[in-house]
Amino acid sequence: MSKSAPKTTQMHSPEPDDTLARRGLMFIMSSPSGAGKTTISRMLLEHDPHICISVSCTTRPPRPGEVDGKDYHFVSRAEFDRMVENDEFLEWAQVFGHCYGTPKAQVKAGLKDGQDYLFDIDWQGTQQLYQKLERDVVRVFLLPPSIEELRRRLTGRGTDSTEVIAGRMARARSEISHWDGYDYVVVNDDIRTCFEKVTEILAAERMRRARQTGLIGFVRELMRPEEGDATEAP
Ligand SMILES: Nc1ncnc2c1ncn2[C@@H]1O[C@H](COP(=O)(O)OP(=O)(O)OP(=O)(O)O)[C@@H](O)[C@H]1O
Ligand SMILES: Nc1nc2c(ncn2[C@@H]2O[C@H](COP(=O)(O)O)[C@@H](O)[C@H]2O)c(=O)[nH]1
Repeated sequence: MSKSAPKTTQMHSPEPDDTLARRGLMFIMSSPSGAGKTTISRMLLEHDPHICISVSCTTRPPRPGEVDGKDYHFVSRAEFDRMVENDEFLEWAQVFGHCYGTPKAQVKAGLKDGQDYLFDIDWQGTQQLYQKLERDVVRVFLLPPSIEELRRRLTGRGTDSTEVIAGRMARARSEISHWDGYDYVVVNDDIRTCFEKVTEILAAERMRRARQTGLIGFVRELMRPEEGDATEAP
């Protein structure tokens, strides 16, 4: 991702408990454009070696500094349509006049091996992933502290034309109206506080009983009677 993130050297890393086998999760972050999901995503990836980003395909042109294959796979409309036809996306949607989609390859196999994936996608994609893979999905929505601050962030980012910013601001309220389709909602006011809240959500979700696939064997072993133990009365 090319957008700059504030320095975060003092922050703790959200370490998962590696002692037991665990199914991976799909950690989705959505927000109105400019609220800060790319920034928070970047911080998570920097601090947590156990999560990797799902790189989307898009027909939107690259912004200055964006790298093909890292920020997005930049594809033509014809190539995108071909991928849709070949059922190569887990989800896809039109956002701000361009197509965006999550490639299927990699994600499903990785989840079984305990790999966590981060998704920076909009509410339409979130709904599609939730319908397909409900038990693996964790949905987080970021809100800006105010509409004025949202405008300041979009302008301050310096990556989009005045027209593009106006279009994204015009869509902001309708994007925000989907806040109640998410499991967690975090206001991104102070970046450090927001990052800490997001890492706490990730840590808690990793500990869900259903995701800890190694628990059954572990608990069975804990409960195995030792030689000479009295049998417990029913
Ligand atoms: N808490 C914050 N305080 C101040 N500035 C912030 C904060 N969070 C993000 N920013 C800045 O706001 C701008 C927009 O952030 P970012 O690009 O992460 O938003 P986004 O939600 O990913 O937008 P898009 O959907 O358009 O990709 C960036 O310049 C970023 O550095
Ligand atoms: N449904 C999907 N939405 C996506 C995907 N990749 C990104 N996005 C969302 O698009 C907007 C605009 O992104 P930008 O990089 O052009 O600012 C933003 O809300 C992203 O979250 C995707 O694969 N599927």
